[in-house]
Amino acid sequence: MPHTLVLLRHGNSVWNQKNLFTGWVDVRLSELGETEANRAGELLVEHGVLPDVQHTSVLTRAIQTANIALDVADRAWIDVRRSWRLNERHYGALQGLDKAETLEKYGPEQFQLWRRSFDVPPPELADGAEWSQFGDPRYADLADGELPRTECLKDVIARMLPYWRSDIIPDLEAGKVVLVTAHGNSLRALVKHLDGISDADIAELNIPTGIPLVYRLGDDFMPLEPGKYLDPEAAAAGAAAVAAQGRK
Ligand SMILES: O=C(O)[C@@H](CO)OP(=O)(O)O
Repeated sequence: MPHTLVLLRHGNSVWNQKNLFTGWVDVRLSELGETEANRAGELLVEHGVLPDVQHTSVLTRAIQTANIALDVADRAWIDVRRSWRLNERHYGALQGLDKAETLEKYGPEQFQLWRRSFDVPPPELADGAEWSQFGDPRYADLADGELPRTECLKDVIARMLPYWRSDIIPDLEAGKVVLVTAHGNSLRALVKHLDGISDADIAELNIPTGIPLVYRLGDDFMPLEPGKYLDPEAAAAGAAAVAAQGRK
């Protein structure tokens, strides 16, 4: 029996709308994001993909998205587990900066390196800085050295994959339909693993907000076929819009 995994990037947030680098800053969904989350729930119902268990990051925009979508799908009652390991990539000193201004200031090459390269992190964010997560109670249990001050995609893979193995795979193994509600870059990390995308090619992958991406996985928990967005046209348009961010 194939295993069913549903990946969902949170809906548009108020900082997506303002075109600001967000990372670990805990912003909420915009009105558009709430509408997208509703639509995600409708798509799950239309396609008969009904999650039995959900995993989310500890960021409010992902939690809100999952709550709305699951409520629409009449699945608000399923078990939930949350982990910082599913959080968005920590964007370092770029958190809170305007993407268009950053592009203008540093040029397209540096901008793309920071946004999409595999292993070049932005400069670190100082612990006392306005958009730092240092001292945030939700990270109190992290071991010394685990709280990032910046991350590249490689770092995200290194902290996300242990959770995939220790917490998500066992739910799939138990025959559950698993919903993972997370973020543009933490989901890029998971898709890179599942689809075996190279370090170079992953730069071209963008995940749209609010559209469920469904994988059928084999007994090795790798895809039997390519993942399918439940609304492929909207997904293509959404991914193109993400790629174009920064350009006003
Ligand atoms: O700002 C961010 O945290 C992410 C996702 O919104 O942006 P980007 O797509 O530029 O990596």
